Amino acid sequence: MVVAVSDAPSTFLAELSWLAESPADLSPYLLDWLCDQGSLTRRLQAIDLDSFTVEVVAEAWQPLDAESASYMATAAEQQVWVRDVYLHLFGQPWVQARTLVPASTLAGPGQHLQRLGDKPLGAALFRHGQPDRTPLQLGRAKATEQGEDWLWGRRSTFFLQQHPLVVMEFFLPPLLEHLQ
Ligand SMILES: C=C(O[C@@H]1C=C(C(=O)O)C=C[C@H]1O)C(=O)O
Repeated sequence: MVVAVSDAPSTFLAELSWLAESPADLSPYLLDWLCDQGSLTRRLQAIDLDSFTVEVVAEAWQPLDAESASYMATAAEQQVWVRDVYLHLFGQPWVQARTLVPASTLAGPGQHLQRLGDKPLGAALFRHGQPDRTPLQLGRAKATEQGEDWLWGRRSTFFLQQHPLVVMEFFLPPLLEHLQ
C-alpha cells in the first residue's frame, strides 16, 4: 500500500512513492538488500573494492518538498542540502541515491558532509560502527522523468548526534542482475 507520494519535481529519481509495508511478492534476495541496515557502500565494496566509485551528479541547496518534510517531521519551508549520486561497480551504476541534509545538521556534526566530493557518505556515517537510523521504508521510483521502468528502493533517517539526514537508495538493473 502506497502511503506517501513525493511532490518534489525532479529529473533524478522521479515519481517517488513510499510504501506502508514490504510487498509480499518481492524476491528474498532483493528483500535482503532492501532491508539491510548495514552500509550499502561496504556491501558493494565487498563485491569489488577496486571498481567501486561514487559519481556525484548534483549537490545543491533545494527547498524541502512537503512529503520529505512530513517524513522528517520538520517544517517544509526550509532549504536542505541535496546530494544526488550514483554508486558504480564494474563501471556500471548499481545504486542511485539522494541524500537530504538540513542546514542545522550541516551547521553541527555534519559539517564535513558538504565536502565529501566523490568519497562515499556511507564511510562517514558508519565510521564508528552502526549509526542511529530509523527503520527502512521501501519505495518505488523511476530513474528519470523519462524513465519507463520502476526501481525498488528504500529510505531511512540517520542521526548524527540527534541531527537528522535522510538517505534514499534505489537499486539499478546491474545490482538486480547480480542477485540472480
Ligand atoms: C548511506 C550510505 O552511503 C552511500 C553513499 C552515498 C553517497 O556517497 O552519497 C549515498 C547513499 C549510500 O548508499 C551507505 O553506505 O549505507
